[in-house]
Formats: sequence, C-alpha cells, structure tokens
Amino acid sequence: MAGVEFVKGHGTENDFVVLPDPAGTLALTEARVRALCDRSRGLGADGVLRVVPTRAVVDAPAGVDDSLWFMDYRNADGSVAEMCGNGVRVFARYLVETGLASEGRFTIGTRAGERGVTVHPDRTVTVDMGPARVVGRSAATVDGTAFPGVAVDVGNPHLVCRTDTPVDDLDLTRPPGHDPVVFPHGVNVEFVNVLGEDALRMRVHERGVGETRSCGTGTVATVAAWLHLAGRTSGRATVAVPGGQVTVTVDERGSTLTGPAVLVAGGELDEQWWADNGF
Ligand SMILES: N[C@@H](CCC[C@H](N)C(=O)O)C(=O)O
Repeated sequence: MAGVEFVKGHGTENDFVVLPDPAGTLALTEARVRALCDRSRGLGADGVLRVVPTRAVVDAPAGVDDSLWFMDYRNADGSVAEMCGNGVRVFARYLVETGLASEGRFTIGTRAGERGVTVHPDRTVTVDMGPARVVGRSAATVDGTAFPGVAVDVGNPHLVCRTDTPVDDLDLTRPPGHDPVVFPHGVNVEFVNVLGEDALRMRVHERGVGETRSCGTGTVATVAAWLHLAGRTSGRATVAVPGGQVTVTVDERGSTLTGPAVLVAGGELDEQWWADNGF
C-alpha cells in the first residue's frame, strides 16, 4: 500500500494526528494509535482523529446521518472516547481546508451524536457541544489530598474539582485517584480556580492520555459545574488552560465551545513504519 497521509493539528495545544480515510479501509489498530501518539517513536500527539464517512463506521451511534463525516477519536493509549471538544474543532478546520466542507456552519458525526460546528473567517471554530449534564458529586485525590468535585457528562465523563489551591501547584504527573463505582469507565479530572466574575483557570488529567494542555469537553464540564455550584443553569465564561483560552456558554438547551483550531503540517507516513507498528 502507499504511505498513509496525515495532518498534524492542535486546539489550544491539545494536539492530534488527523488521518483521512475516505474509503473507510484504514486499519487503525490500538498499537498504531499508540505508536503515532508516541513523542519519541511516532509523530507525537494526545490523540488521533480518523476522518471517515459515517456509513463506514460500524459503531456509529444511531441517529448520526450516514452522509456526514465522522470523527473517529482515539486517545493516545489507543482507547476509544465518545467525544473530544478540541479535536472536533481541528476536525472541522481540516474539512474546510481540504474542501470537504465549506466555511460556515455544518454538522459532524461523533460517538456522542451529531455536533453542529461553525468555522469562522478567522479560523476559530464554535461547536454545539450538546447538553452538559451534572450527574452527581464525587472526589479526586492528588498526593493524598481529597478534592471534592462535581460529576458532569458531556458525552464523555468528567469530574470537576473547584479549589482555592492554585491549580498550577498541583502535581498531575500521575492520574488523580477517583471512585471507580461512580466512574466505571474512567474519568477526565479537571481542577479549577475561579479568577473573576466569568473567568476560570483549569488544568486537566485526561483519561487515556495523562495531563494535557487543554481539554475542550473539560472546559464545558468546568463551566457547567461552576454554574451548578452557584445555583445557576446558564452563563458564559472564558476558561484559561495551559495551552491558551476558550469561551464556553451553557444554558438549559445545551452548550457551545469556541476556540482556535490550528493545522501545523501534513505529510505521508513511511510505509514500513506503518507495517511495523500494526500490532
Ligand atoms: N481532549 C479532549 C477529550 C478527549 C477524550 C478524553 N480523554 C476521554 O477519554 O474522554 C477534548 O478536547 O475534549
């Protein structure tokens, strides 16, 4: 086979390898995802976004139109996740830059359902992220300290811990402890400081990846939890993350995420490397 094409991109420095697969025939094994994301033996990334027609995706959820481009998202450890807020912005930008979609508003298929996106002239992207549902309370532990948090479902699971401890002081090199009864499939854990009336700062430890410089679904969960703790159901906030800043709105009907989407480079994977890293 010819070398596999790729594009490298990021959204607030949450970085991805984009793999176009118009025929739906790419054998994207867990081993290949791990190798691609490895920062020493691969390209290096937090995750992989396969660009594939929905009709070719065997586990596409019911209700996603077959004619849509589908974001087949994988974490760096090879696991599949339902949704990726930074990834979907990069995915949308990729579709526009390659002529597979036109600037403006269109819809993308994901494992969390259909998501409306708007690619703006300045190349920022707004995503309709769907409902951000507060589903309970739990706690995370870091270095033996418990941080109470709010569990939020944004298609994927989050535990948002608002704290007065400066988030920049936390050691997130190891996964925070969590309650496996509340989160049987693992969880993305956000630590949040309130900076001002509508300004938050967040760090995240992502399921299947580790600490990343941003997590789009995590920022939406963060704003939903912050509003919930204030007894509110709607509002707008900016969320500063190590890799930049995004804007989130939440109301009774759903949520939106707006932020940058950057394409860095493109090329072709070495055929022998692809073959060697299949299993
Ligand atoms: N970085 C993503 C979230 C990716 C999935 C997550 N690690 C999970 O396993 O749920 C984002 O920007 O939302």
